[in-house]
Amino acid sequence: MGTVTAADPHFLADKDAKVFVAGHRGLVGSAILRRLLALGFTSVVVRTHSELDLTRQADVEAFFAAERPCYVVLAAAKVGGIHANSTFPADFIAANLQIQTNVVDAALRCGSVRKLLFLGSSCIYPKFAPQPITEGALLTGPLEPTNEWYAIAKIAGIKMCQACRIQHGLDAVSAMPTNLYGPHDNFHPENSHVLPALIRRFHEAKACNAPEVVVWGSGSPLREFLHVDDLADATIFLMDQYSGLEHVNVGSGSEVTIKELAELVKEVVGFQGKLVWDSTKPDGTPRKLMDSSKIHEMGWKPKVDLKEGLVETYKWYVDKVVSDKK
Ligand SMILES: NC(=O)C1=CN([C@@H]2O[C@H](COP(=O)(O)OP(=O)(O)OC[C@H]3O[C@@H](n4cnc5c(N)ncnc54)[C@H](OP(=O)(O)O)[C@@H]3O)[C@@H](O)[C@H]2O)C=CC1
Ligand SMILES: C[C@H]1O[C@H](OP(=O)(O)OP(=O)(O)OC[C@H]2O[C@@H](n3cnc4c(=O)[nH]c(N)nc43)[C@H](O)[C@@H]2O)[C@@H](O)[C@@H](O)C1=O
Repeated sequence: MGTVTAADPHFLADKDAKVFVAGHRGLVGSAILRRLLALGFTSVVVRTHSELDLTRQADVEAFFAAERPCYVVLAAAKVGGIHANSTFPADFIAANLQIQTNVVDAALRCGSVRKLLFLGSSCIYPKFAPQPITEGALLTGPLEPTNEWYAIAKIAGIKMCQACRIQHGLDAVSAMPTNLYGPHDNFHPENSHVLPALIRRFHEAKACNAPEVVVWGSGSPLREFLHVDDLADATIFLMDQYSGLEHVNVGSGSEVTIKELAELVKEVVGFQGKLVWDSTKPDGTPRKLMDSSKIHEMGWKPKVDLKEGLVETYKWYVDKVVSDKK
């Protein structure tokens, strides 16, 4: 794949430049914002969803024309777990196509953007892609039905970045993270991803001495989890070091079954009862371990171990979510 070398200073040498982090209150955006501030970036621009609805093209164009950011990290999206994705397919495809098209297009037109990074997801790959999944597996087979609408939007986002690079020379890159977790995750009982859902369910069961906790599916699917602070590091690393056409996988390299994950969350939370499996709920993709050798060869490696990350995330949930509700 072709490479465009940015003529501008590298991102990390440009800490006074204006950086727009879209989605700064979410799991990913908040981790990226924390990291940028810790690194000494002095001009990070943010807007909440209610201040700037990124599905509204005219508002996005006006924002870019007024702010004229130099760098853009696109971490705003409509996101959810297997239940939300399969229940609200129209919302997932429409909102994500609108947000990413509006942001990339406005970044292109405003003329101030030196680099943009788009965040996709490992669900862009075919359901039965050979494992571990390389970047080259994109568009080689049918998608997983529970999240194909979201996946199609994310694939369009990658293609939009590539098209803007080819036609206009916009330095737009795409990162494809595996399943993420950490502080500021969504702990909704039905619409969240598995890890925050289980933290909440085990915590609530422990609090009321419930005899059992229900976990969805068969427990056999394998998932690769990455702590969001590692993803934030990888995102900043790619902003600084990567200017290629092809998207880049970002994973931890290790996977667990959902049964192993549930046992681990049970142990971390300290729940004493038993697990019951609800086989009426979908399993989704049987396995999606990404091959992250491309970013590893560039020099980035994950640091946070799953158990360590889970202990810290559970503490955050108790301190910030449970305590705030009291
Ligand atoms: N979580 C995961 O496991 C994974 C996530 N990703 C990708 O990472 C990115 C971020 O995901 P994550 O942080 O988990 O998601 P979250 O749901 O935690 O955060 C999404 C953010 O997007 C903002 N947002 C949503 N819709 C709009 C809108 N119409 N206008 C403006 N802002 C909006 C929200 O703003 P507000 O808070 O103000 O409502 C929120 O800050 C996504 O692209 C996702 O696909 C990829 C792989 C795995
Ligand atoms: C990151 C990725 O995340 C989504 O895909 P997913 O990996 O299938 O996401 P998930 O976290 O919701 O489920 C993982 C596994 O876990 C099982 N599972 C058990 N018990 C609960 C449970 O209580 N909640 C949830 N959500 N899942 C559960 C569940 O049945 C499944 O087998 C995409 O839609 C899309 O958003 C995307 O890109």
